[in-house]
Amino acid sequence: MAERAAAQHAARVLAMARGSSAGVRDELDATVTRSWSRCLGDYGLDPVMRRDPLVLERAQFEDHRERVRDMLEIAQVEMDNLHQQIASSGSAIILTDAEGVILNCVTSPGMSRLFRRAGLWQGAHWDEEHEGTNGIGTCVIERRPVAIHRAEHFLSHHTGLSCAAAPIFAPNGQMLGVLDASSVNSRDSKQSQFHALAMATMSAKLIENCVFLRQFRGEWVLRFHNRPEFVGQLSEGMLAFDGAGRVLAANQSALGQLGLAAQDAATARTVSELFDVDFDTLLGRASQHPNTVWPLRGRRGQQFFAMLRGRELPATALRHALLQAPAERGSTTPLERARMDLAGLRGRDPLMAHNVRCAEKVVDRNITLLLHGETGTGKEAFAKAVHAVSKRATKPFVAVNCAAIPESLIESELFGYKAGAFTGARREGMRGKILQAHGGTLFLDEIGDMPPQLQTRLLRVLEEREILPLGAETPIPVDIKVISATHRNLDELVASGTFREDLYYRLNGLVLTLPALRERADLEDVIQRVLSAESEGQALHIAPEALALLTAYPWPGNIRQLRNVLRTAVALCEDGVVRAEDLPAELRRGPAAAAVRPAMVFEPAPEASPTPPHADPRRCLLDAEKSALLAELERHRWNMSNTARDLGVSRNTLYRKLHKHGITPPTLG
Ligand SMILES: Nc1ncnc2c1ncn2[C@@H]1O[C@H](COP(=O)(O)OP(=O)(O)OP(=O)(O)O)[C@@H](O)[C@H]1O
Repeated sequence: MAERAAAQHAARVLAMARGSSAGVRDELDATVTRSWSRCLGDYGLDPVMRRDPLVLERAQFEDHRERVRDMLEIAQVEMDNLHQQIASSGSAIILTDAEGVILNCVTSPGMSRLFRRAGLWQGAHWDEEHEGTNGIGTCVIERRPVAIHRAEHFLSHHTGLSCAAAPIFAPNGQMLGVLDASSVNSRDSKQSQFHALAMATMSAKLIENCVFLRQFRGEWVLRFHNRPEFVGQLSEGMLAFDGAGRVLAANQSALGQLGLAAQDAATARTVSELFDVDFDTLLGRASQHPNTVWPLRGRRGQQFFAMLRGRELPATALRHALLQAPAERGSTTPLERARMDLAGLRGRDPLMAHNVRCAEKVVDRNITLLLHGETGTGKEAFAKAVHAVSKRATKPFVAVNCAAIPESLIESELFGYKAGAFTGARREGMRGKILQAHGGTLFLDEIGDMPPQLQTRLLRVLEEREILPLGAETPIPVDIKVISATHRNLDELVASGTFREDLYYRLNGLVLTLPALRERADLEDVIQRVLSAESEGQALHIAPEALALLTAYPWPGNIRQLRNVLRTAVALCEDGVVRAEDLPAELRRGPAAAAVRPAMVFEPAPEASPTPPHADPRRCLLDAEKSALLAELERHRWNMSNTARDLGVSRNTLYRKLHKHGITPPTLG
């Protein structure tokens, strides 16, 4: 069946190439026919050929990442956002460099294996020459957004893929990389890809603008547009100047608006050659009207509106939002760090209080900790806080995300290798993460994604307290505390044979579940805490209608998503007040769903308010009920009679509710 489809696909490709079937050519767009011709003529590919995916060795992969480190860091937040926006379509969000090497990949829980199997994973090379027509490789050649849908792929075995890819350019006009949204076995029409393409293009532009601002953070940057409301938005023009007012770089929009053909045309010009002001006047205006958009005329009489970003980097929220947009991991601000100790994480949520109490009890004991929780609930932050209060605090905390490292690289990443262990290995060998964590804490995130053969090796390290790097003959003793985390159900993985039972028992010394943000009894406190961390000491307030939207939203991305939303809101807000219009449309569309977060909801209200976006109303009600129950139980120190009395229900009803939510009284409380 599959062979027949592959043969039909090949016949179609060849018909197009021979020009014998005008029909085939007509139904494809020119981007695809050009690419197919390249595949046949330039690369000598055969549509039915099957080759192993080309995956870079660890050291090469690191080299590729290092070359575009800024873009990678900036893109992480945007990739998470984009993924949340189109996650329902089962897409992966992929970032490659300009050679088509996948450097980062964000997928939904449970989807990663599917994408790995399709070869869409970190370290894989998706240039046209190797993989034929595909979103990434074809975008690299075309240097513009492209959507390649199913049978438009050249190689038959890629015809289940659907890709929407947009290029990211450096300030000097060179291509930096490609942002791609891909799905596997999508049954949707090509039309549906246009939505993904539009989103990927916008995100790529945003990343591009952030890269520009970061690269020229020590210079003046004029941000302008012919409509005032577009200054600070995706389509704004950006010009970087040195201290003498000479243009250092211009983005595509600036070139277009100023009518300059190429990047070269803008460089080495001065402010006064482009606008009807000299540089000093421009600086004067900027200092008189800081953070304000003022009118400006181009040399050819065009009307613009502009804002100047200063050279010295003030610790403004905008800088934080646009310039720093850092990779989440290890990027806490000083203010945040101060609040990220265990006491700070506890907040006023009963489940978190329980978690912190339990964690404190095992902190310096030889007990492994397993953290459950949805993505972004703060598992890594919790693990860091546990490390920080432990006797190991002065030793390293090393985090490894097992889902983010290609399967082929996890082994060397974790266990390290001896010099010359394999082709492509670094000459001096590599100390793996386990050895780097010696004396300290090893945080294994997404442990459920650890490949089976490595589970065995990890188990041996934990049991024998020694490690054998690849290519080494003598084991090295190692002393680590292991904290692992997952959002997957490890019981199910064990039952299905995907996860080793003995390793599971080794890791789950103490199991804690971090509550989803929407379940937290102290949601408002968390919002205020994240706001103050994001506003870096500025006194900001949240208007009541904005607070209502923030508390009603179901936060699928939890605290990480909240941080991103508030970071942008802080950058956009005026007069020190975050208002509803500073929040993303997705939140604003949501009604003030007060009915889903009452102090106490015991039966689903039939006439509940309209649903927040993406929320299953029944789930929200159940979550609210669970969180309220936990709050009351904690308040009454788990005394059932007192809790039932205060809630006005019988003890039997209370027990029924506990059973329904799987709540069991703490054994370590
Ligand atoms: N209690 C808190 N207060 C403020 N910010 C927090 C808190 N907990 C976590 N964060 C922030 O939320 C973001 C997500 O946290 P973290 O990376 O620890 O989540 P995670 O559960 O490990 O996510 P993932 O499962 O995706 O790896 C980080 O930016 C972190 O700094």
